[in-house]
Formats: sequence, structure tokens, C-alpha cells
Amino acid sequence: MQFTLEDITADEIDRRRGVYGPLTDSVRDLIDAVIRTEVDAADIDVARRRIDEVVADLRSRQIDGSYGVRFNTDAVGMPWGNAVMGVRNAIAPPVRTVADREGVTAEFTLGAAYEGPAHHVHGGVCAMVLDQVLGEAAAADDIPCFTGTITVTYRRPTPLGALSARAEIVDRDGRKKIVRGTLSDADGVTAEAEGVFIVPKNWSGPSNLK
Ligand SMILES: CCCCCCCCCCCCCC(=O)SCCNC(=O)CCNC(=O)[C@H](O)C(C)(C)COP(=O)(O)OP(=O)(O)OC[C@H]1O[C@@H](n2cnc3c(N)ncnc32)[C@H](O)[C@@H]1OP(=O)(O)O
Repeated sequence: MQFTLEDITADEIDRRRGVYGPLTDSVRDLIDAVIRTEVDAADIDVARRRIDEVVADLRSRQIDGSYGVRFNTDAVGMPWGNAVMGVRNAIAPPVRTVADREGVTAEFTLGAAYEGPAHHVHGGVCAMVLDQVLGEAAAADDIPCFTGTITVTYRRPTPLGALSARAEIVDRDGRKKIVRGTLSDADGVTAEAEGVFIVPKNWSGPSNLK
């Protein structure tokens, strides 16, 4: 797994989060608005031109390729392009986990952009969120792991709206960690997952990533 070291302070990371986080929130809101708007075709045309202008402005100075996973010399991580929790990724719901002694928990909202069956979450999105949450549980006491195998059991359709996820390591065997987790709505579990997460063989990044 490749990481990029950035020699910047925690304050600078906070400053950047303060600059890019609100932009990402606005774009996430734009995605939702594009799905749900019913304004006239002429207004859509004006909106499209305005969006194209903003895109041209942002692209006037940009990096090559994807954002990557960056960290500073104190091992503070910036996985800001991450599809599930990235600070600079408007596709990310975002899902942010909180760690405790046994595992990790996340509370988040999946809106119109994540629909599969009518008014319910796309099964692939459920799997994506569970992969991330289980992966973070696997990494909580060590270093980021690769998903080797993940199995998702869909117990009932997951409604769009407020959801939570929970994951814990249940077994360890050498570089392998077996992790189990759940996705839930207010009425209980909608999907369960079990995964084998594998610590990379030749890890060159820092341990105890924050
Ligand atoms: C800076 C801040 C960062 C923050 C990051 C946020 C957290 C990140 C959260 C991200 C979350 C999202 C995460 C993502 O999205 S990760 C992206 C999705 N996953 C991948 O792309 C992984 C692709 N596969 C590989 O790279 C390799 O095949 C891996 C690394 C998995 C194993 O290759 P390696 O060369 O290491 O394996 P080995 O041959 O030495 O075998 C070692 C042991 O493992 C067992 N095994 C092998 N393969 C599998 C398998 N597929 N299932 C089950 N078990 C498997 C094998 O039997 C053996 O067991 P044993 O015989 O010893 O008992």
C-alpha cells in the first residue's frame, strides 16, 4: 500500500480541512439537488453552464491523478479522496467512525444519491460502507489492512436516511484479522458482514496512524 508523506503540522491539516470540507459539502448538496430538482429546462441549462465554469476554475490548478493517502510526520492521516470518508470526496456520504476499546461505530445519513431499490440503499453501497467500517476496525490497533474477502448478508432492505454501522475484530491469525460488523436503521440490523483483512507484507508506512 503506497502512502505519501507530507511534512506539515496538525494545524495546517486542520486549516486545509476547513478550506476543502465546506467545498465538498456544497458539492454533495449539489449532487442531491441535481437528483431532486424540478426546475424548468431553461434553468437547468443556466445551472449547467454555471457548474461548467466552476469546474474550469477548479481545474486551472490541479494534481495529476487521484489524491492518494497522505500522512504527516506525526502519522496523522489524510485519506481525503477515500470514497466512503474522504474530506475532499463529495461522493463519500461521509461515514466517519469513532473507535472504542472493542471496535468502531459510525452514524451517518445516506440520501438520494445512494438509492438502489426505490427509497432504499443500493446493495453495493451497503457493501462499500461495511467494507470501510470493517477495514477501520481491522486497522484500529495496527496499520491499514487490505480486504482479502468480505461477505455481506442482506437481512432486509436498508431504507435511505439515518443509519449506523458497527464492527469489531473477532479473531486474529498471523497477518489475518477476522472482522464482523453490521449496518442498522432505527429498527435494527439490515445487513451483516464478515471479512478477512490482511496486514500488507512489506509495510513501509507509519504504525499507529491517527
Ligand atoms: C493515512 C491514513 C490511512 C487511513 C486509512 C483508513 C483505513 C483504511 C480502511 C480501508 C478499508 C477498505 C479496504 C479496501 O478497500 S482494500 C481494497 C480491496 N482489496 C484489495 O484490493 C486486495 C487485493 N489483494 C491483495 O492485495 C492480496 O491478495 C492480499 C494483500 C489480500 C493478500 O496478499 P498476501 O501476499 O499478503 O497474502 P499471502 O498469500 O501471503 O497470504 C497471507 C494469508 O492470507 C490468506 N489470504 C490471502 N489472500 C486472501 C484473500 N483474498 N482472502 C482471504 N484470505 C486470504 C492466505 O491464505 C494466508 O493465510 P495463511 O495461509 O497464512 O493462514
